[in-house]
Amino acid sequence: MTSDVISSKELHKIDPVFGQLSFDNHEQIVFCNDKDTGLKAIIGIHSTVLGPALGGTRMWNYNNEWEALNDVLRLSRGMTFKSAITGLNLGGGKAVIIGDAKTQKTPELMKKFGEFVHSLNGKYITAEDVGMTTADMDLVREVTPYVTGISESKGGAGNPSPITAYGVFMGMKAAAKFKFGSDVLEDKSVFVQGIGHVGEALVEHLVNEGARVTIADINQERLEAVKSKYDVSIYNGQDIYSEDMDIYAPCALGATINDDTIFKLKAQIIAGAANNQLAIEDKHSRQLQERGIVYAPDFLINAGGIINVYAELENYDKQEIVRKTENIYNTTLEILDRAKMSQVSTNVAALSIANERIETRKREQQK
Ligand SMILES: NC(=O)c1ccc[n+]([C@@H]2O[C@H](COP(=O)([O-])OP(=O)(O)OC[C@H]3O[C@@H](n4cnc5c(N)ncnc54)[C@H](O)[C@@H]3O)[C@@H](O)[C@H]2O)c1
Repeated sequence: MTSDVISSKELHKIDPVFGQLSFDNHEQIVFCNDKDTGLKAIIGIHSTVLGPALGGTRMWNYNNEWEALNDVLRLSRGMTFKSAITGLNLGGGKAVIIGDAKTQKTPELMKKFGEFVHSLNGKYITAEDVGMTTADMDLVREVTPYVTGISESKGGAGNPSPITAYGVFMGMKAAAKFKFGSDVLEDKSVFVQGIGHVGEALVEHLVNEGARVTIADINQERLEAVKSKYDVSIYNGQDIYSEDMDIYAPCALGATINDDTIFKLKAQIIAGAANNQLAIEDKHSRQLQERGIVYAPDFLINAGGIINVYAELENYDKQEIVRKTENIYNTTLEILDRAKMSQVSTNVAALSIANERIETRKREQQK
């Protein structure tokens, strides 16, 4: 019997999906497999209360399936709250493809993935995330309409990353206004960790504003390419978390604020694009609050991308995309103020607003 070899503490191993810590009453989890193309993917649908579950597809070389499942569960849940707080009529979903995007991604694999998305009849709508490009979404579009983030030439809103970066910049400015009394970032030292699609565009805004920017990435070529374009310093140290800085902008992967890093952090503000920056939401958001570090919730300030792709579904134009993204500044300030007044963490304040919207819609649907 399985229970003979697995202790109760390891229940997640015998209840590998619903028993996961990151499982949060997700509506549906779809495992996709195709032998011919080598596709192994998981689609997570967390909630469809506010609308179809929209969220990007990430291709990543996960160490194992647990990591992939954990990622899709956490990311899809985050999308529910991101759309809710941004006022979009969308639910939360996300997909992960297990594999190396540089060597294992083929047009056939992308189209097969698109067929799986199509089989869900619009309950899940995909878009790009780490390891994906608009060209990949164009391939998915060949087999299903349930995809956003396609090229402008094909009627899409194009690459969402510059808009995401603009929203992060707005959220960062709002956090600066709250913490320093002014939203001007001139002379503030900002560390941008991860200078990919979003990180680089964020660097541009920061440099234009006169911030002192340090960039960090595991990809040396990216570092040199970005350094050649902007007045920035490359981080060469061993432990970014211990460095003196005003603002830490995580723009790589999630969970960088964790038990190992949280007490080293000297930054006064955390504002970045990465999803799920807090390894354990409740605990780490409370610890940041106790330490007086202003955390601009990731799912709030990185919503520019979803605002951009939502335009493809709702047919609004670039001007409206920019207006909605600029509003991230106001929402962030409102949440930081609310957290201070209610003496809760900024994450809790943001989640409570998102949950209010979801619960109201649920009540309306039950009438
Ligand atoms: N692209 C969007 O519109 C969008 C929207 C919302 C959220 N996000 C999130 O923002 C983050 C960045 O997205 P992106 O589209 O720029 O991805 P990207 O793949 O273009 O860039 C990620 C960068 O991070 C670097 N990186 C990876 N691990 C690192 C590490 N340990 N230390 C330093 N650098 C590291 C990579 O080398 C790469 O340059 C992701 O977490 C993504 O989920 C992106």
